[in-house]
Amino acid sequence: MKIAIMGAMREEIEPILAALGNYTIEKYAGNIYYHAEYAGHELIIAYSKIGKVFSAITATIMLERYGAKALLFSGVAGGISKDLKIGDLIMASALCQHDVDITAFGHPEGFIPESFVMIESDEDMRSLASEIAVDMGVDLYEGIIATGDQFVASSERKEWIEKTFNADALEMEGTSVACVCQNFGVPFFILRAISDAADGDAGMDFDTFLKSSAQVSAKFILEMVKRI
Ligand SMILES: Nc1ncnc2c(CN3C[C@H](CCSCCOCCO)[C@@H](O)C3)c[nH]c12
Repeated sequence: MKIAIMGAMREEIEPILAALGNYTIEKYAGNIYYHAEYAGHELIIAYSKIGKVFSAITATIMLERYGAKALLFSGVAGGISKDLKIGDLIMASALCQHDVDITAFGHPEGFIPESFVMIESDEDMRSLASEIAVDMGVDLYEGIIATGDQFVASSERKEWIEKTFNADALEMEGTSVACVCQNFGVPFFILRAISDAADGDAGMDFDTFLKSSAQVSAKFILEMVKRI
């Protein structure tokens, strides 16, 4: 099967590319797409660049131009839930956009007409991931991931997101990727390893733990590819 593996930052896909060894590359529409074979699957790998706009473009290209039949996102996130510590894995059960606001018209935060606040992720991939987590002996959390075009580095903003969306983690691309996959009817799986707590120390923690947390997520995603 043709499987897309996406990250937002170069550091999020580098551990995947390192594990694959050889691949071909193609530049297209502002991204570099890496093509490889792995565990009997054809992989298409790319990092989008940061944020909802760039990640929506890359996800669309992966499905429309390269024909991916499943999309796995591997990356890092800011932790909200007190159960999540740096390096922990969380997979999205559902995702929302915390910076969408047309409440002036009476709509709830994160709501867009003819759409929904929450996008549910693929159940089959989540149950596969749960099995893999047991086999690997790693903790895998499941929860709501909130997406917005801002690096959250304030407890006040983080607490608002938690209160408003009951979110467990936050990042800047998951919901836009989920929306693309949902619109095209392609199953998707959003996995993040915690790099910071989206609080006043977030910038420093992010710089310190980006690489190690990206590695944790990438390792798990490659196990997913083997078992899909
Ligand atoms: N607290 C937080 N708030 C929001 N998102 C996250 C994420 C998840 N990814 C990491 C990256 C951070 C964008 S800033 C990049 C810094 O560039 C450094 C070099 O210029 C973006 O792709 C979202 C981890 N912690 C977060």
